[in-house]
Amino acid sequence: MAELPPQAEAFNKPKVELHVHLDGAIRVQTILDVAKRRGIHLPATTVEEMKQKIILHEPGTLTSFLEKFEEYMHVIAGDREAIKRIAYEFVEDKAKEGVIYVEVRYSPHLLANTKVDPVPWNQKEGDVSPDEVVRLVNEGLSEGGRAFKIKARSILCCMRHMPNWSMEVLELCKKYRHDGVVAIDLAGDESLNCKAYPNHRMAYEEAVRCGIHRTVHAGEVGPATVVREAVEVLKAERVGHGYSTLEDHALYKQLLDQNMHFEMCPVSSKYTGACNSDFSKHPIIRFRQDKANYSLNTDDPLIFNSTLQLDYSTAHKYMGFTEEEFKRLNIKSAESSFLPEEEKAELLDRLHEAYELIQSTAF
Ligand SMILES: O=c1[nH]cnc2c1ncn2[C@@H]1O[C@H](CO)[C@@H](O)[C@H]1O
Repeated sequence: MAELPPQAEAFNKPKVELHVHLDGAIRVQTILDVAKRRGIHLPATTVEEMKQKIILHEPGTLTSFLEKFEEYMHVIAGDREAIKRIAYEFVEDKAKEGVIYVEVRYSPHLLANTKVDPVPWNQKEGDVSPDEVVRLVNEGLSEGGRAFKIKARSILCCMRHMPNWSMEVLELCKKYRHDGVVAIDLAGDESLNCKAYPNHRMAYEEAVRCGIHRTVHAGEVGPATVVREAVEVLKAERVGHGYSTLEDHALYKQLLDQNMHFEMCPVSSKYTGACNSDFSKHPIIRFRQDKANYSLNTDDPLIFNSTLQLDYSTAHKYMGFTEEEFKRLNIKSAESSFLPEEEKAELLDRLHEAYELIQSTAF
């Protein structure tokens, strides 16, 4: 495999990112600034110290990873200026990484402090509802999109351990479907409860009925049965992670045949303990060999101290990814995006042009 010169990007061309959590992609400086303004005490005062608290240094478990959000979510949640700011800065960071289209996800409930039961992060009840969170994030994303000339859309997350929020999430997806929100997701700890609660199921059935796009975190640390449930019961159109699909050969073949999109996050999968930390044995290699439909994504770059470049260079260095494969997977990502058809076609045109590919090139 060709070695890259130091500092060189593995793929220095326009990219599409489909799986990244807004609340896992906040700048550390912003957390410090907002804490100072709000008079919230943090156990660290410098970016470096705060990073040490937040970053996962060793591969762990999904559960221990999810606990990291407790270090800082109380700083941002319930604060209008902070919520809008993280969305705006997120777009700037993605533009710098060469991303031209991104779908960013978050739980409106986890950033609210009223009309949410229970109020998260031990916050006092305030006046920022999940609905207002969505409006604030939309503002930040669209202002950022205009300023940095990229397109950012959002996906609203249901949380596995909070089934009573799911119908509200679906209602928000419906309300804002023409204002930046493109899909519903189910996130959280699939290792604690694998079966989707009836409320999640009801929300997803309603999403199907209303034509709301659907993705589901499945087969990240859970078994292939969670992936099967995601596609068969929740009617997911994309699978978040999905590594364990490989354990069920029939399911894997079926999903390959269906052109199912898998949102893969290599660096994340090491630190959450989802996959063997030896990247040369990573399930993505099999997906690549089989020319599956997948994207490469950061997931939670704040907590993994990572960038999209790191995911690409990891794929290049340890998994044998070539420039041609990077192009192919970005085209697949654009095709599998939740944009309306016309906007999808525009995005595909831009990629074909940037990659110097003829439009009809079939991968
Ligand atoms: O890799 C992941 N797997 C499952 N859930 C996740 C992952 N990363 C983040 N979240 C969860 O999704 C919420 C909304 O963005 C985050 O607050 C976190 O709890």
